[in-house]
Amino acid sequence: MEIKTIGVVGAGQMGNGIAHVMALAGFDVLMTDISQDALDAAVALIDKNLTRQVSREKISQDEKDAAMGRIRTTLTLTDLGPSDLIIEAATERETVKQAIFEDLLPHLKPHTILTSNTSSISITRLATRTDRPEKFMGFHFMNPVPVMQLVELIRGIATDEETYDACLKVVEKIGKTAASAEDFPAFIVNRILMPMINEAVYTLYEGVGNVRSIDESMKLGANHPMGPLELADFIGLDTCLAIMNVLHDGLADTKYRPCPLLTKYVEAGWLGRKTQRGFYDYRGEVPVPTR
Ligand SMILES: CC(=O)CC(=O)SCCNC(=O)CCNC(=O)[C@H](O)C(C)(C)COP(=O)(O)OP(=O)(O)OC[C@H]1O[C@@H](n2cnc3c(N)ncnc32)[C@H](O)[C@@H]1OP(=O)(O)O
Ligand SMILES: NC(=O)C1=CN([C@@H]2O[C@H](COP(=O)(O)OP(=O)(O)OC[C@H]3O[C@@H](n4cnc5c(N)ncnc54)[C@H](OP(=O)(O)O)[C@@H]3O)[C@@H](O)[C@H]2O)C=CC1
Repeated sequence: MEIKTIGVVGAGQMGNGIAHVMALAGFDVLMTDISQDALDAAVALIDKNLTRQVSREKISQDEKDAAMGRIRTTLTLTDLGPSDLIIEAATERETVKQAIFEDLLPHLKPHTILTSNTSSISITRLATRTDRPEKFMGFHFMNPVPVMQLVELIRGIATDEETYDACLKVVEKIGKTAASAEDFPAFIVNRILMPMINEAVYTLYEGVGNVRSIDESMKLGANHPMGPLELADFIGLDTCLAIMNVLHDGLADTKYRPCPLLTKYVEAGWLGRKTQRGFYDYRGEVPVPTR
């Protein structure tokens, strides 16, 4: 079956990026969120990012206009029911994702493939809340979506080959590279990346370095494009903490315990760039370390 229409649930930083790359590749996209402000902000950001691609001559003005014309939004989740493929990219909380899939179920077409952009949560467990575990899988983009080349494709225990192949074709059509990962907590990228970020927060917590010295060390000493604390702010500290909790609970190993300082920042509502404050304060002209 050829996928033509894509539903995107959640218009946050991942949802807008997913809608952007899908529309640019020729898919019709319907994006939903619980907030009209989030939908409006997402469409404005997609417009801005596509305009930047036009100005850098990566795409033409016609391609931009066509992509914008293929994106529609709705506040009604169930409008996404008839889509060929649904990519859920709402907040990294299992109860939120379960409720979304349960609400969608009565409105789906028999052929609709359901996927989650979850960073860490069990695909097999999410699939059991649906009527189609064989048509359910993980479709995990990296942030920022328009720039990062990788998509992790994660099969749940029941995912069938037809579903995997259909998703692989979508990844190829958007010009990205798929990596197949087994369904264990946080899959491949975050199994490796998030403990490093958590260790950077411990390094800060224990006073081994400050925000600036830790980030500079990893940028200049290990050639990372962003320091680990800057990257944590970019991902969202709530998402980082949620992933560490999934690793800790799912693998039952104390080496994955989230740093108490990470918990404290999240409890303060200092979630990184999206709330203007995290390991850096973004409210001024340049980011200022908060420690
Ligand atoms: C948590 C999870 O589940 C999984 C994850 O996603 S883990 C996070 C994975 N992501 C990373 O590790 C990102 C690490 N950082 C980087 O690679 C780089 O800092 C970066 C690509 C984000 C920015 O690169 P940079 O060289 O500092 O900035 P800049 O030159 O301004 O941008 C490079 C390109 O990216 C684009 N870009 C940057 N940020 C962007 C954004 N948020 N959205 C869209 N495009 C963006 C720019 O327009 C530019 O495009 P062109 O090459 O077409 O001109
Ligand atoms: N941040 C990252 O670097 C990456 C994140 N991911 C994953 O992508 C998903 C989204 O993350 P991200 O975009 O960063 O998060 P954001 O917080 O930026 O966006 C999540 C969006 O989902 C909305 N939302 C919450 N509940 C619902 C619902 N029931 N129905 C529809 N929309 C809802 C939120 O609305 P509101 O704000 O009003 O609550 C918000 O607009 C998570 O699963 C995350 O783990 C995957 C790869 C990278």
